[in-house]
Amino acid sequence: MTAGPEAPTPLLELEDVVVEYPGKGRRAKPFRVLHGVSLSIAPGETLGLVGESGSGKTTLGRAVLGLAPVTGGSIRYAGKPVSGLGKRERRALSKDVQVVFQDPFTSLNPAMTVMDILTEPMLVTGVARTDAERRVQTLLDQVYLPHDAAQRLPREFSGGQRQRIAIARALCRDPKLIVCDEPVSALDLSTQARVLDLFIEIQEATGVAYLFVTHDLSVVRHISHRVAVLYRGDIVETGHAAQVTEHPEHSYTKRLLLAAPVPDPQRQAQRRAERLRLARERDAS
Ligand SMILES: Nc1ncnc2c1ncn2[C@@H]1O[C@H](COP(=O)(O)OP(=O)(O)OP(=O)(O)O)[C@@H](O)[C@H]1O
Repeated sequence: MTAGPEAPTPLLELEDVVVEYPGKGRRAKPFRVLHGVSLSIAPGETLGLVGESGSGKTTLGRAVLGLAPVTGGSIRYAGKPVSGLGKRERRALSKDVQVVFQDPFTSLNPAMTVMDILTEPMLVTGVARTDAERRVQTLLDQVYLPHDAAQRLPREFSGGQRQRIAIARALCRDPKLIVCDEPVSALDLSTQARVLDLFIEIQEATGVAYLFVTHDLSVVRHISHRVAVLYRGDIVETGHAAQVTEHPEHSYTKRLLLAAPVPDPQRQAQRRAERLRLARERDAS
């Protein structure tokens, strides 16, 4: 029998990752936020990470970015543990993995023009100014902003437009993975849909992968290939987006889905009754 094709190396793999924040006070125990999280993301894939407030979603995204205190387990990027990378590999990683934050009103430096915001990450890595400025035009096209946006300040743009600028900034170093931390939560519904479509279009054009953190199940269904459900620092369910959002297996995922509001009042009442039933079952067990 001939061997089948080997599974491609995941772009990102987390294995039993533990994150603990130091406790307050000298004798305080550390506060464990992630209890041993394992997940992987393939090149060009979107993994939606859902969970209620406080479940540790942002912390997980920060751990991937090297910004949270990982005290156990391992994070591998393109097959290599990030903790053992040399200086040059670390620099390559910081180019490959970018971030888009939730709040487009605070994530952009208000004193910098869009041109400066978008050229700065290129200039610090030695790209010539003329090349960087030319690239800005392409980036603005990519996120559907006019070229004259380059000379303006962030305050002159709407929330949706600012998030487009933040996306362009994340793209300017040709990343392989973008950690998107609730990037549409601060936007109104129609703007949300347009920005989500932009994320999808960019992925189709560039092959970038997303770790897409959100508490909103309709958002996660729209954008993700696979979904991981985080509950109190543990992944309780992972699967294809349609499978997890339509036929959830874990009782927490079921409760999360039932908590999402629906427009029909009758269905909303049914969901409330079902939620109560699940909560009683959980309390009884
Ligand atoms: N720097 C920190 N120091 C101490 N505790 C922290 C720190 N950052 C987060 N936490 C705690 O870790 C837990 C998880 O927070 P996190 O922000 O990761 O959750 P989340 O799922 O993203 O929530 P939300 O959806 O509300 O943003 C919370 O109890 C939070 O108070």
